[in-house]
Amino acid sequence: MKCGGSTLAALPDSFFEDLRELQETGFQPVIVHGGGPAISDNLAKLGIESRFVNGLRVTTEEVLDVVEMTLAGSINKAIVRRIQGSGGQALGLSGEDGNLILARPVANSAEVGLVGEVTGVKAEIVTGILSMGYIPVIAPIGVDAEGQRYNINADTAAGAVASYVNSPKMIVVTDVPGIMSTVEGKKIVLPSVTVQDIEDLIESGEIYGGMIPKVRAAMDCIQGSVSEVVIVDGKEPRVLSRVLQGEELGTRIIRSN
Ligand SMILES: Nc1ncnc2c1ncn2[C@@H]1O[C@H](COP(=O)(O)OP(=O)(O)O)[C@@H](O)[C@H]1O
Ligand SMILES: CC(=O)N[C@@H](CCC(=O)OP(=O)(O)O)C(=O)O
Repeated sequence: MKCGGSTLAALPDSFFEDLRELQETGFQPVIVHGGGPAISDNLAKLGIESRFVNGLRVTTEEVLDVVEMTLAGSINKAIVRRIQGSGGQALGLSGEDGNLILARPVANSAEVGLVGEVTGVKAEIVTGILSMGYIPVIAPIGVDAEGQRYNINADTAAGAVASYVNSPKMIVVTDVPGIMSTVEGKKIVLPSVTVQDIEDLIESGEIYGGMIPKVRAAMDCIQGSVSEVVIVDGKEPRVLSRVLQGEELGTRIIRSN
């Protein structure tokens, strides 16, 4: 699952209790988290302005230091503590540890700097942690063969991890109840959308900003082992188990056929 920075602080204790119960009943959850708002706060404290190009943070070495200390440091550990606080077992790491997330510069690196796209994920590290009974909690930082680190959008990193570990499902936990659209003058949450619907919704401007990397990551990963991606609000009670039980909640992104 992907836990968005927009919602991390607002996740209720029941979210982590639900996660523990899932782990106890044999599910093997894997978390990739964001933390964009906290990174921007920490940069602002240092007098560094945040700039984004198409949703990607313009990342210099100086910015990357703050990205790493925020994501792999405080946010990663806060999630681990909350899981442990509810009686679950978690082990936090960044994509740099054990070369877990291998990356290369994105195509528009001239504009955005040290932003990476995923070239590989060492799935055996994830499955190894799961087999020890821990929930892996992964910060979206990648590394290349030369040891250069990259800032990776957390939705993109989560989609890649889901594909490489052959996960059947990805749950995207965010601060809205799903993909919203205006239908017959009313704003509603779309119960399910296909890849073609998504292209149309981006084209019409109904999907914008932070929702774009989510749906793009979803479209990439549902080509492989992941058969559906569900976007949900983390504040919804027992959201994870309800989605896994097949309840119609949030927006399901499904293959076209
Ligand atoms: N069609 C849409 N439906 C719902 N939210 C949307 C839509 N288009 C854009 N958004 C925006 O996407 C945001 C979620 O993305 P983001 O803030 O990056 O969250 P996260 O930190 O969870 O990744 C919502 O708060 C909303 O402002
Ligand atoms: C390249 C890039 O933009 N990386 C993101 C990584 C964190 C993230 O994606 O966090 P959310 O999921 O909370 O948005 C950033 O620096 O903000």
